[in-house]
Amino acid sequence: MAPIDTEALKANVPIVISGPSGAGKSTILKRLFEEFPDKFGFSVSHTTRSPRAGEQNGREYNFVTKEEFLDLVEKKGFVEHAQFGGNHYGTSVKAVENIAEKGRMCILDIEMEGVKQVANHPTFPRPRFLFLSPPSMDILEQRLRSRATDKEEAILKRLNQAKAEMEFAKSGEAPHDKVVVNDDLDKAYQEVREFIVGKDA
Ligand SMILES: Nc1ncnc2c1ncn2[C@@H]1O[C@H](COP(=O)(O)OP(=O)(O)OP(=O)(O)O)[C@@H](O)[C@H]1O
Repeated sequence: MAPIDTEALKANVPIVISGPSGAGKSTILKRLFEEFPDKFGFSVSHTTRSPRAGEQNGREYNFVTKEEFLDLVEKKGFVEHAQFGGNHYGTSVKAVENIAEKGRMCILDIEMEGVKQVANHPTFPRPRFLFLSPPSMDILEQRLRSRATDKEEAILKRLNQAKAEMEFAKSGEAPHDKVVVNDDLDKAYQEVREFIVGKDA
């Protein structure tokens, strides 16, 4: 592994945003990117799945073989990685560095297991952690249902996972620097904005 470019990462500290599915992460991030079109960057992930029609290596994903992927895991080359549906996915140290080296702030939208991995990485400099919470589990369920993007089974799965995310966020183990409750969207947006680009950021 090449040494980590800590200078670039210190100048542009990445933000890890997490929270249950349906908490409003995409809604709030979309608004932030619209307000600050040149400030942020999304890292390109690695995957072992095959490219779909129209997907380009290095653009949607870095497409790699399982051997290449596991080799990079071994070398601690991922800030976080996971397996879904038989394929491996991960965010490489290099991909996050690339954003910081362009003078942009990298936003990592990841789930609980990934958050733990980033926080426990042996050499990657600590990013800033933001947790977006729904006002309650009932409201989360309502929002997931009214989003109407999922079948019943997927909604129940998301709700189960949400419970685990919420418990983790409340546990002393969680690395979050800030918790924002997304009750009123405008208010939650202002709090997130302040944490990410505000004067104390
Ligand atoms: N403060 C709010 N009040 C009411 N509805 C909201 C609020 N914030 C978000 N929503 C709605 O809740 C739904 C879930 O929001 P969104 O898709 O942004 O969640 P997410 O955290 O990005 O979920 P995922 O992780 O599944 O992508 C959307 O339909 C969105 O319009």
